[in-house]
Amino acid sequence: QLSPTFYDTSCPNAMSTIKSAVNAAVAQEARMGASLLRLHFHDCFVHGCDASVLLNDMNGEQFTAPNMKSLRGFGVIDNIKAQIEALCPQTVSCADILAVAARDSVVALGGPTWTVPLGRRDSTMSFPAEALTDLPAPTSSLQELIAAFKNKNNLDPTDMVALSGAHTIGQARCTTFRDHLGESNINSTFAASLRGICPAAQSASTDDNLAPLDTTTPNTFDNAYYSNLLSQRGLLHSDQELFNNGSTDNVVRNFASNPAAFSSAFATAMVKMGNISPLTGTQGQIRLSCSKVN
Ligand code: HEM
Ligand SMILES: [Ca+2]
Ligand SMILES: [Ca+2]
Repeated sequence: QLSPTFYDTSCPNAMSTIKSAVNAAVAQEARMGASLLRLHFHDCFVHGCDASVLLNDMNGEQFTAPNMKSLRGFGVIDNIKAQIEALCPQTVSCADILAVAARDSVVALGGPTWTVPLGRRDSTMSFPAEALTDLPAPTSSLQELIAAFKNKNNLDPTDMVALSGAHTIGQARCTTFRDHLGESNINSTFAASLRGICPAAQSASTDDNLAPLDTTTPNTFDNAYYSNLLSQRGLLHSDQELFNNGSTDNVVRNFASNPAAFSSAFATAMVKMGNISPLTGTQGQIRLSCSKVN
């Protein structure tokens, strides 16, 4: 059972330490806010919110296809952990630092805030096989996206569409959206401009080229992602699946026209995602360094 006041007596300055460090990192590079938010998602969807994603084992999660050359922000988390260890030795888990840093990142980029339940503990293992099976892919169909989220703490289709709104910030590599540029449900002007940085032919020189997930406001946490979907400007195949004559079209329309509805649904769904199978009590450990087990 997680609680928002978990560190109030054991480490009263933990929350402010995380917030200052996240604000500094985002001020230096806005995209870091996106990267930190994604780290929490890729943690929670793989064996729960247990900081398993932070272990830099040679054959661990970080080296699986969805994460390799893709996840970033580990240095920021390591730095926060070092500061907090100096204040309160072996008290605050890496899993909780990730959850709070994700929230503070959203706030730093202009998005909603919410109260983060705390008391997660850290895994002693990485789970690479689950990263391959449990993280949704950019090639996923709507049905697959709905199933992948339902499988995690029963996140429902509205939660799934709200959480996908995280793609209002951050960047994606050409390899993740190249095939979508040739599909029929993408705005042709938008596709043509993306072909400039991501030509149809697979090539080592263009595979890692970046495009913003939200073509309108890439560094602001707003609801523009949904308006983009209405005009067929979703970057990933999986983004446009949310508005492609299917069962979630009306949720997208609602979030596009009602920013408060999106903010509230996103905050609710982030708390739900943060509750996926946490280790509590005496399970797991409080790591001394987030990148390795004690
Ligand atoms: C719905 C299923 C989802 C799929 C298929 C998906 C897929 C992807 C892909 C392929 C990328 C680009 C990775 C790269 O090119 O290296 C990406 C980036 C990103 N994703 Fe998702 N994602 C999903 C849901 C989410 C959720 C639930 C969140 C957070 C709540 C999230 C947050 C982000 C962020 C912030 C970025 C940009 C990261 C950066 O710029 O460093 N995504 N996602
Ligand atoms: Ca995990
Ligand atoms: Ca945006």
